[in-house]
Amino acid sequence: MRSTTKNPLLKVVILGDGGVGKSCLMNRFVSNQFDEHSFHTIGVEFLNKDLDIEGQTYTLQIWDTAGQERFKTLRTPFYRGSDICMLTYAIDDKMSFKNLEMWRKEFAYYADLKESNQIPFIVVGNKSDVSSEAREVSQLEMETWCNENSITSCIETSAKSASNVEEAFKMAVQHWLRLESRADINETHVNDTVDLSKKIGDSNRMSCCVGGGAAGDDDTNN
Ligand SMILES: Nc1nc2c(ncn2[C@@H]2O[C@H](COP(=O)(O)OP(=O)(O)OP(=O)(O)O)[C@@H](O)[C@H]2O)c(=O)[nH]1
Repeated sequence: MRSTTKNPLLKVVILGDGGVGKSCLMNRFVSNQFDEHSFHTIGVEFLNKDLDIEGQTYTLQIWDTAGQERFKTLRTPFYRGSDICMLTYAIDDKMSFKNLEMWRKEFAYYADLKESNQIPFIVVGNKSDVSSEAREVSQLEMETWCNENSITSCIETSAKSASNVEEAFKMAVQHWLRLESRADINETHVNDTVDLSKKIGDSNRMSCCVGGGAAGDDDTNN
């Protein structure tokens, strides 16, 4: 995290296969617009957006990356220094869901993560507006994969209908805050030898949200 003159600045990277809707998610969140004919991203693009959480304003610097394999060398240099990673798939594209593992590994390698839980990973299943016939990944599959991979935040969104998009970014920042507070407590433990072996807060709780409901704020979707 860096600090602008006013607000804490968080670098958020959106990853996932080409065509899952990364650019549309960013544009929906930042400008509340949706482009039915969005072009493939080449390399990376970023936009800033302020987000208020519990009385504090955070400036999110959102990096939209190119999902196509041929742009790998253009996107990977931008992973370092990230505070949050959003792993995105489209619920009507099974292969994009299967590729989440590849995306996580690519990010961890190029961001040079020392531990897998060093920063929050958020799983985002986009295009939740598609018909049930078109759906190829169930909510249960998403939650199961997250459980198996120790990812505690997942959400289904639609950039098209604006469902859960702001909630996804809120969920990401809330997850980041939980990790930060845990890091602070651990630091206290190291410095002051305070016994904090008891369970800390809810940092390991699953926080999932699907469909059109609100997410994250009250953790009622666990
Ligand atoms: N139905 C539906 N279509 C969407 C949604 N989000 C994006 N799309 C469509 O999916 C296509 C790809 O969207 P993009 O945002 O360009 O996808 P991307 O992941 O950024 O793709 P790359 O730049 O190639 O990595 C476009 O035709 C969008 O209109 C959504 O929530 N629902």
